[in-house]
Amino acid sequence: MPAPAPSPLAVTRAPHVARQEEVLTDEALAFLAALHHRFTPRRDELLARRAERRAEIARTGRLDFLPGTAGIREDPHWRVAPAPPALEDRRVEITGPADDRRMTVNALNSGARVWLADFEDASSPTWHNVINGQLNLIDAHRRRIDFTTPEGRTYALRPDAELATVVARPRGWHLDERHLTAGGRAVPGALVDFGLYFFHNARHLLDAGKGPYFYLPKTESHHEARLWNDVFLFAQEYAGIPRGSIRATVLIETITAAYEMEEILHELREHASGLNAGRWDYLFSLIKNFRDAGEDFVLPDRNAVTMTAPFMRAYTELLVRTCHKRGAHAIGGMAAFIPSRKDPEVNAVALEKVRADKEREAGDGFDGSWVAHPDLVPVARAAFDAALGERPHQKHRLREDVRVGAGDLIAVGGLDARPTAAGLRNAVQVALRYIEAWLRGIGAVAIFNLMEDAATAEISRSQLWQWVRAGVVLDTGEKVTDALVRKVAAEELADAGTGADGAWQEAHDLLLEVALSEEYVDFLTLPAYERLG
Ligand SMILES: CC(=O)SCCNC(=O)CCNC(=O)[C@H](O)C(C)(C)COP(=O)(O)OP(=O)(O)OC[C@H]1O[C@@H](n2cnc3c(N)ncnc32)[C@H](O)[C@@H]1OP(=O)(O)O
Ligand SMILES: O=CC(=O)O
Ligand SMILES: [Mg+2]
Repeated sequence: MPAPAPSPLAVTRAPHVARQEEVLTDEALAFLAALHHRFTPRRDELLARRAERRAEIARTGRLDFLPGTAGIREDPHWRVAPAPPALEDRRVEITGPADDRRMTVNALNSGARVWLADFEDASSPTWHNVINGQLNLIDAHRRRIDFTTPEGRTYALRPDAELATVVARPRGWHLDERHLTAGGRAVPGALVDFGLYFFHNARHLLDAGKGPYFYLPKTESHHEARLWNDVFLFAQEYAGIPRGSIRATVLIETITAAYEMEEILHELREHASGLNAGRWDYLFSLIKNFRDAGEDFVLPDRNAVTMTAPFMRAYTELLVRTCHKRGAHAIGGMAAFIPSRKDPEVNAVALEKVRADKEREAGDGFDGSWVAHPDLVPVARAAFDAALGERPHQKHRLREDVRVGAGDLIAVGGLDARPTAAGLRNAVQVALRYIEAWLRGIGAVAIFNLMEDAATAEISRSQLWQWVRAGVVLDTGEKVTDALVRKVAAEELADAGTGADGAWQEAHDLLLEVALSEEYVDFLTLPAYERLG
């Protein structure tokens, strides 16, 4: 029997965005419909599987490497495909929301080797941002993005300098794009972001000697990596471009994925170009999965959990070892310190903290790392230049000395710090301010000189949830209760001052919903998306 034709996609209750017709062509929508038709049912099954696995963790309180895939881990022979020239040297990668036209130009000009063009943690997925992100990328690849602001400031791609290679990061599998539907069902945001970027740019990029490159976020298992691989195979065939043209770097940013790094690379081996240590979502995932596993799993204040904590070190070192064993790049994560062009003291602290972070990563064998701001590019580059020298990476460092057992990744107890009253207030402040910005369509913000995005906000609200449930006693002797969180949130709402209008009230209400609900909410962005204009 011939396969049923996919239902056409409808643009549903979407505010008109200038030039959206250039993105939502009939051909592009037909491609998205085909992706949706083939892959959304599997996406749904995999989301259900996540819930089952989490229930298992709640029941057993543990995680382990998978017995059924030991053969993949023990087979010394397989490798991922060699990196394409544009992804051979990734010593500095800058990240930022794809929807901001100024940042697009600044990131491409920044001197970083890669720009992670973000539809994920740094993006609030308003329809406006979804479309403008795609338009910016289409325009940037065709070098027609230059513009002058109404104030007379010109943004132009450097004519003779090498621009950063674009690696686009679609939304995670959990989020839908409600403005694109088929038969009344929303299309997964991941397929929309991937599909539109691929459709409009893949061939153009290949003609220019590059390719459609992606970062894959919030993957929880190798089954999810297999889904992506099948999406890639389908997309390449649909577009008539060679297998393996797509390259994907997978963020190892969930605790479950940390136990499946080899399997994830194996699933994607034709398309894989690396793994990234996404530390913020990783911490979020750790808290989420072990939220009710007892006192040993209660983390102290977010700022007290650093990358040198033994369980974080186990995670990053295992990542380097795994990548290099399989010929993949190991890319480091984001230090949250943001430099300031106005405050020299803040700037000096940020540069120093980031320098230490990048030197540690380079010393551990990472091949490159992320920065959140153009002023941090030279800092990260210096750290990796020192480790890499003339080489484009350091994959020769196999790190066979690294030994990480299943228990090491979740040995979170024993940190020499405990939750504090200041930490609780900080969690409320950060989550409140971030949610307020997100609801206005801003997905990354500097708060108290730190970069905050969806991943870091998830940590803040999850810690509140966990501390209340665990009845944590703070350094002040005060017990964390529902009432205490409400009191601090009310104070912080009042402190938003003139801003304490409807938007702040909405952010406050949503914060309490995700921090105090009886049932833990899987992602803050799910209820937030319901409220997004
Ligand atoms: C957990 C994770 O997933 S981490 C990855 C996701 N997070 C991110 O990508 C965050 C990226 N960073 C940012 O969005 C920004 O740096 C922020 C929001 C934290 C701070 O931004 P700002 O307050 O605008 O910083 P600041 O005022 O110092 O910016 C100075 C200039 O640098 C530019 N700039 C700042 N960050 C970036 C960036 N990441 N990419 C490109 N340009 C940037 C600004 O556009 C500005 O340019 P202009 O002078 O032409 O206007
Ligand atoms: O996406 C990166 C992270 O740290 O989360
Ligand atoms: Mg993340």
